[in-house]
Amino acid sequence: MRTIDWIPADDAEREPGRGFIRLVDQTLLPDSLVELDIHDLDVLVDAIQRLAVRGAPALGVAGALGVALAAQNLPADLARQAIAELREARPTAVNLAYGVDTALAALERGGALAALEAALRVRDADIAACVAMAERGTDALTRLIPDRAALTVLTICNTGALAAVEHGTALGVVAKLHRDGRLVRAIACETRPLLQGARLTAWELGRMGASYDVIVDSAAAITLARGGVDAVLVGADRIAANGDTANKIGTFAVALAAARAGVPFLVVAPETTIDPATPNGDAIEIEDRGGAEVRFFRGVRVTPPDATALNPAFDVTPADLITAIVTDARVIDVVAGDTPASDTPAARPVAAETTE
Ligand SMILES: CSC[C@@H](O)[C@@H](O)C(=O)COP(=O)(O)O
Repeated sequence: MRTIDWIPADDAEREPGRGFIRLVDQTLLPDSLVELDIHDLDVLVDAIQRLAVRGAPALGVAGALGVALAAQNLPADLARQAIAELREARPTAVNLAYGVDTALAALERGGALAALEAALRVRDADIAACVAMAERGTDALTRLIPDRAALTVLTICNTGALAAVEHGTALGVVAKLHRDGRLVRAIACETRPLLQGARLTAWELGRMGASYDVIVDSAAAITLARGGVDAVLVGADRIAANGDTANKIGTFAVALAAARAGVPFLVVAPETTIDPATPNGDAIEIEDRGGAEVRFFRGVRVTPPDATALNPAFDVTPADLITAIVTDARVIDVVAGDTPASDTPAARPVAAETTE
């Protein structure tokens, strides 16, 4: 099963390119595994904003497939407006804009079918990128921690198959460690307020048969300080040219604790998450999701009725707290002074190429 995919319509042979988006509704996990069929762009935008589909790579694919959907269903002027709204549906993960821009460029060059072909290349490139990151990530861990045959790793949010099309980024590395018999235990931060760690990462770790514990986010520091963790593996929503990395709120605190404990801190993300146009973390827009997600827990108010709350959905980990950034194309040794911009330029992803 893929987290998000394009399903050709029954009459696609008569009308090539017709179809719809199918995605797992992540708001219902871990209790129910339900797929949504999406035929309208406004339904897709709503799914993105309520985190039915989430995680930077999956958002990139959603953006690209959304352009294909708009191109087949809407007249050109309405499609343009709907695509602009799709691009802005969530601001922090650069992958959403990348996916939209890639399919939109193809649409403008070659029409609706070209947009769909480009979107499917974004999807396929994401799957291939996750496989490559799992290889590079496990190799990097072997290099960084040569004296440990098997590892206990700590992670935050959900960076597994649910955050991509298949496999995942940081959790894809954890899955490969597990397959290779090199995972002692995974420790998943619960990830307040929407519990991507407790709900989604724990669900994925359980399905793969890995040993794991969920901890409250504020237990990460003592867990690292006590010496029970060999490495921290996290994903990214946007990596600036200097290596500063935006990821789920709480990541910065984990990085500080990892640095204090001398534990390697690895960011695992596809090249498409690197934004060369963003010079540093100060230039990254942080999504503000409003106070209700903090004041209420699954519909139950947990604060005084008149309490106000702050709810930044992401934070920025400065590059100096990052040991390495593992992408599908390279390992950037940030601790040695390399940055995404200064390191050997990687080939841009296959999906950006045209078929023309
Ligand atoms: C491989 S997913 C990388 C990031 O997108 C992930 O760590 C994250 O922060 C997701 O946030 P979310 O708000 O659930 O979309």
